[in-house]
Amino acid sequence: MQFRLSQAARSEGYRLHSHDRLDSTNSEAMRLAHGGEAGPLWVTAQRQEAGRGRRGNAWTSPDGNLAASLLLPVAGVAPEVVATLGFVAGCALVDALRDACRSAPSPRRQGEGRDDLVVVEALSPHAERGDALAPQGIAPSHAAIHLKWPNDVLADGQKLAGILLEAETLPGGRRAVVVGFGVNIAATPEGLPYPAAALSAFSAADAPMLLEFLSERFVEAVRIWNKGRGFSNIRRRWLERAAGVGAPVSVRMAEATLTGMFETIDEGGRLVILAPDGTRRTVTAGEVHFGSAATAA
Ligand SMILES: O=C(O)CCCC[C@@H]1SC[C@@H]2NC(=O)N[C@@H]21
Repeated sequence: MQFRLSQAARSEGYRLHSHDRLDSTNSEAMRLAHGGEAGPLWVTAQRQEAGRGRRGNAWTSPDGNLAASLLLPVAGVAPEVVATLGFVAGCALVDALRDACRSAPSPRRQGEGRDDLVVVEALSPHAERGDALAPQGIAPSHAAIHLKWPNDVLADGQKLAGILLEAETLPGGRRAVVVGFGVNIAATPEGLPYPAAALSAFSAADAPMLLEFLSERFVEAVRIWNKGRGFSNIRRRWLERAAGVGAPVSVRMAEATLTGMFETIDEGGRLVILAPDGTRRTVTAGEVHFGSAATAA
């Protein structure tokens, strides 16, 4: 598989290391940082043998799926601001996945679409480039791709992709930040405890094509973020792409489960829940379930 970065990424100085196999692209990017690499550098692996997910879970990438990590320079950015890069990554990934659905629609899905539904993006008052959201009453002709707090990506409500943000302080005091992207493209791993989707059901795009879109969309999103100074714009974009805003959620935290209405995310990226008694609660870490009988992804 021949990976390449978008022209926009290359001209911003992003580089790419492609591997046939690695333990974990996040681990490799962090090893390079320890060896003095500053980034921005993408690391991909066709086969990842010890991929890691959030909350200490393993992440399995069957052949043909995307495993890619980005080592970013973050000198002068406070750790709590660096943490908001997860929302930058989420916006970029959703936009790249929507690009893939739009520019390489799946032959299966194309046949299913009704002619009057194909122009959904042009009709939608909410539409911007790559937006798969349809106006009320009109079904999209391809998957509805949305974010789930903090930074999972869902296709038609099933987990399509995950993001793992890791930061370390290196000897000498420099901070290294790695953003890892795992996308089910060719297949979903077996035996997952949640419903999962693969991009191949919605798009003919392969992993190299998706990386090219992602590297371009990341450059765009990180420019808006502007070392955290533009987080309010990222927050707005994230909310436009999010699933379940204004709807019932329950959030499983370490000690308790909180239920209420998913109101928004705040200026730190925390989940804001309106509880049934009218009080607002903010959540920094937890597992979100939509509705009353939803399954967590
Ligand atoms: O749990 C999640 O949802 C996050 C999954 C992140 C997986 C990706 S695959 C590429 C990168 N390397 C890793 O070891 N993990 C991330």
